[in-house]
Amino acid sequence: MNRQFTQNSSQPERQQLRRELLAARKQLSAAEREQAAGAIEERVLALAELQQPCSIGSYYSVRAELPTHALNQELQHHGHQLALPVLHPIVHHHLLMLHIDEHSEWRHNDYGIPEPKLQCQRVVPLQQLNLLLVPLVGFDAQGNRMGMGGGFYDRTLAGWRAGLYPNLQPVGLAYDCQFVERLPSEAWDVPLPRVITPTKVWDFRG
Ligand SMILES: Nc1nc2c(c(=O)[nH]1)N(C=O)[C@@H](CNc1ccc(C(=O)N[C@@H](CCC(=O)O)C(=O)O)cc1)CN2
Ligand SMILES: Nc1ncnc2c1ncn2[C@@H]1O[C@H](COP(=O)(O)OP(=O)(O)OP(=O)(O)O)[C@@H](O)[C@H]1O
Repeated sequence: MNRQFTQNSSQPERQQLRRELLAARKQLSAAEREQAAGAIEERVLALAELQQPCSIGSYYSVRAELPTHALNQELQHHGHQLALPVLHPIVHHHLLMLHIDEHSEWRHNDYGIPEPKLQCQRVVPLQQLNLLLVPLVGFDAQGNRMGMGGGFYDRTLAGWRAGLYPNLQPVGLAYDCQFVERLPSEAWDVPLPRVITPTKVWDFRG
């Protein structure tokens, strides 16, 4: 896919592009997904930041998303602390990151995504995370990202852009088919500094 979009495009146009990108992702076979997940796992584990024990925010992949289950397990086996997103019960459209381990209890959130049950002592402040693996629906040649449309990661990344989490490195994970030359960009969109696909580590930091 190689299309040009104007800045501040309309919401219907954004929605249409989101649908197209979701459809492209859905067409991948089980074997292609597995292969992509394996290639990405290797690239993530090779990141310079992960050569010492880290605190990592990941996500629990669902449906046609880039699978993260094996990667999440591998990260734990390598001695990293793992946290997963929980929808904030009070502050609408915000995320909390919760430390998970073999004692974690699980529930399904409003989107049908498994998340650890909220226990305040397990909340990992974003200031304490070193790496945040970010799910996405599409990304472009500038690192702009499009997600599921809830603005959850936009809000999380807004704090990062403002310098609130100096030790945090966001990294998007994506299939190659999620790349578009240019995404419509909105004021609240925070470009990702890096995106990892099965074939490439995109580094937008200049
Ligand atoms: N695995 C995973 N966990 C995640 C996210 C994600 O993208 N992936 N999120 C990232 O923000 C947050 C949850 N945000 C979400 C926002 C919307 C929908 C969703 O399914 N919305 C529509 C369908 C959209 C469509 O098909 O066009 C729905 O409710 O049916 C899912 C998750 C936190 N956890
Ligand atoms: N930092 C922010 N503060 C307030 N509202 C925001 C912020 N970021 C995004 N939003 C709101 O969230 C809504 C969803 O934004 P958008 O469609 O870009 O989500 P997305 O990036 O696809 O989703 P997600 O970040 O959950 O993956 C927008 O209507 C926008 O107004």
